[in-house]
Amino acid sequence: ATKRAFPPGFVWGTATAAYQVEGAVKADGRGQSIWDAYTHTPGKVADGSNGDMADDDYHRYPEDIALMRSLGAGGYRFSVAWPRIFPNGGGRPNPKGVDFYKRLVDALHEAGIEPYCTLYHWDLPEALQRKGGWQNRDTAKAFADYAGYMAGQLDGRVQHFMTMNEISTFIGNGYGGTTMAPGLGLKGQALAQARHHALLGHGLAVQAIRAATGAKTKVGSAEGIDAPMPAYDAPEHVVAARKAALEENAGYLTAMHTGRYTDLYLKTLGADAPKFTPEEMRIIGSKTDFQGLNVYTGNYYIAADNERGYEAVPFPSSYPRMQSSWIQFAPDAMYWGPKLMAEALGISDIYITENGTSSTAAPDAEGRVLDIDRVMFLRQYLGELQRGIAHGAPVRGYFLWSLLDNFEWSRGYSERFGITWVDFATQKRTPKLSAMFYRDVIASNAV
Ligand SMILES: O=C(O)[C@H](O)[C@@H](O)[C@H](O)[C@H](O)CO
Repeated sequence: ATKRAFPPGFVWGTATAAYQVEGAVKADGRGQSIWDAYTHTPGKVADGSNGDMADDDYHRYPEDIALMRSLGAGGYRFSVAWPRIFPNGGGRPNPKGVDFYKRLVDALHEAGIEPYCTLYHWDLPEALQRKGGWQNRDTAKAFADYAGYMAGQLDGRVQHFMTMNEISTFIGNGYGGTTMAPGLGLKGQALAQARHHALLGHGLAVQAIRAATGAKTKVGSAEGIDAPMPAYDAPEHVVAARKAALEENAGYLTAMHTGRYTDLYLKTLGADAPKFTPEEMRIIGSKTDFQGLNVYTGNYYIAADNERGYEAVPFPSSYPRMQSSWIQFAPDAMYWGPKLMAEALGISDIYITENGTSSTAAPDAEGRVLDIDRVMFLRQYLGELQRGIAHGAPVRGYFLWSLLDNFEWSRGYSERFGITWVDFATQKRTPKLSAMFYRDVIASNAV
């Protein structure tokens, strides 16, 4: 079949995060993070595991860069562990921690791979959590100080910085729930205020990164979305899905790209609304150069005669899902997600900063991992992404989650998202069938 081409210069990459792959949690002066504390609390992680060793990428990054090179990848999204740079969240920086990331990005450049750096992927220094973490407005300032310092240290080596990864997830599940660190299960105004402080941290960090780096630096964030999709392509349902794009993300992307909370968001929260000032909203709305979107699935919407003008269509239990039950199989998400978010929020540059799936495929008698469910998933989602871009979605690149099987948060090692099988006993890496598929996509810049 004829392949569908992506634009020239489209960035193909893979993504990881520090706590999920680095290991070496006590090496070279690293401080404790909330995830170290959380995973060492019995009963928090499905298989009782933690990220103490993970993929030992802290030592094996040269080997992992060789894997990226064999894919022909042009980009790599990684995160910096705040507790490696400021073990207690602030004060005197830890030079050994800074040096690790300088070595990593220099090795990437040597391999012809462009580094894309996330400054916060959930591993808050535990010392700051003891002072309230994101419930404490001071944490927003501490984050900006760390982000500005680290961006300055990597200036000239890294051109794309993302302030934070998925505020919606670390606030929603970590502060509003108990399935992620710190697992507080907050409700009402306390939760809304913590969310507001995280947004403020993002905005202050955008300004701090700009102040610490050169004019060529691009600043954004990587946010998770349940992509808004019309149940089917009828004008009234497309309008409904576009409204959902705005309102369903009112506590996150919409505020970050408009500098205000929507009336409906504040009305829905009522007395539980966050306390905020016009100045804080201006900071939250600080202009960024690109928006990273983490897209795995979405929600279908139909037009409705209610205040919102839309209603979500619930997924019947028979709706197809991947191994991780939260991933409803919805390739449409890659067509409608970037398109409607760009239209609703006036975003002109998007990167898919995460997309992929878990799979139970394991080595067969010959040691091969024939993860055909992941290959099918990627082919369908990339096909819809290509169609969306052909119809005008401003997407500049794609980062597959993940290069390696790794520590999947409270699922531990029970859900593998890698295109590379990792034997966690020996740390041996084995490219899966999906790695061969992805290598061909990259080589032909088409799917
Ligand atoms: O999007 C997220 O939740 C995180 O950014 C990743 O760290 C996850 O590991 C991945 O998405 C698979 O769940």
